[in-house]
Amino acid sequence: MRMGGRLAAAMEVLADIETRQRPAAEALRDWGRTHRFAGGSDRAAIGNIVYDALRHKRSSGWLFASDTPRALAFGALLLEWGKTPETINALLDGDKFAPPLLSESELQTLHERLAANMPNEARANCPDWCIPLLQSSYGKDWAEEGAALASRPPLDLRTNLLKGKRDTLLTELLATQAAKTEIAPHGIRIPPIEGSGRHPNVQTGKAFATGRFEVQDEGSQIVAELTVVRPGMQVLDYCAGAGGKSLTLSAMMDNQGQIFAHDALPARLAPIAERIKRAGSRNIQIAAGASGLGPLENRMDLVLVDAPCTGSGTWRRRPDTKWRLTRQQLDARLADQAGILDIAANYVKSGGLLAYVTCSIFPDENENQIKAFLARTPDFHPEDHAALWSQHFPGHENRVRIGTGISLSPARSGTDGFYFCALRRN
Ligand SMILES: C[S@@+](CC[C@H](N)C(=O)[O-])C[C@H]1O[C@@H](n2cnc3c(N)ncnc32)[C@H](O)[C@@H]1O
Repeated sequence: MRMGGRLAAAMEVLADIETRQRPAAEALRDWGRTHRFAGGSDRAAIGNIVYDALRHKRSSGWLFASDTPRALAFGALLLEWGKTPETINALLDGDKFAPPLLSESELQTLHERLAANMPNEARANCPDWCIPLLQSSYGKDWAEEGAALASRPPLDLRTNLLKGKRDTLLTELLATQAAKTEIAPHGIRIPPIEGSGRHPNVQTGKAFATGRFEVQDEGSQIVAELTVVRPGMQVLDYCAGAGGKSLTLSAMMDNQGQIFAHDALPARLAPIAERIKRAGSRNIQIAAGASGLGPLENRMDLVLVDAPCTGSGTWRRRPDTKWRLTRQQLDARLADQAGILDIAANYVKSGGLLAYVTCSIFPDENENQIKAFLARTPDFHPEDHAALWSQHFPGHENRVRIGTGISLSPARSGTDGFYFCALRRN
């Protein structure tokens, strides 16, 4: 397929996402099923246009004074693919599968707007109702932070220290432009893709099959490091999901001590068994149901609450979710988080740590949630997060925001948006 056909396909997929309010990955998969002639590189290019269009939805809407699938797909090429209106028309000219070229009136609007300053609301690329939330998180930097959340993400890996060293892995990944992560001590970063490119499929190689790394955003690695877990500790991973954090903690503990992996939804834990085996982790056990947790009350050195949240910190990777997110969903997550904190706190021993993590950038899910918890649970107090950060990541003081907890963001730390707060039990 040439660019014209790919662009037309992306418009079709964007229309499907919009009209049926469905996830981008599902719409792309269905398009692939009904268009078998499209090869792997066509699908990758169409996917890139669709994801870029969703990332830059409001910027494109402003540039075209329209938010049709056509405007969004063309906008992706202008905003992420380094094209100009003229190079786009030249590229599509004579391609019988291409959508109609940019018209005179579209060109006029584009030229006026490309020469003007884009309003912050368009630059930040998020729904109107989220703007006050970004403003309260980031103050004057809110639009810049929103824009960074609309950029293409890198592919981050975490070296599994139970199986080998980062330097060895790096030499094997040389062809992928992999480099050490700037902050996380065991991370490897493969830069964001360009144009119609694809990230290497690292999970098909021997290094992955033998458990020498996991795919994990650098931010997720950093928050795990901040728990300061040590070999021999007793740990409850209360919202373990597929086990990403459990595996990280297991390597930090050098397989010594015990991690109890729990989740309210047993199905979410299902992938963990295979991941544990691959990683060579020997100190993780599943703690299913309330009865499995009973004996752990007041006994844990560390309880990690990697809480269910809106995922607003991961908008670079899942830009479709930001347009589907509603205030009601946020409120439901807030209630979940408060309930989970109250229950999980019971498993922390006196002098132990309750570590609260979200991949959200909204203050209500982060600092405000913690302040409310502390107000109703006086036997916990927050650690000194400035000291915690500078002890662990000296030289990176400006890469995070520190208050009651530590906040990471694409613009500041170059990671997904994360929040971390460590609370010590008296
Ligand atoms: C952010 S995800 C966890 C990700 C995981 N820790 C990782 O690193 O891969 C949040 C998890 O919380 C679980 N969850 C939701 N409500 C819960 C509850 N009331 N108690 C325990 N887990 C809950 C969800 O099923 C989901 O797996």
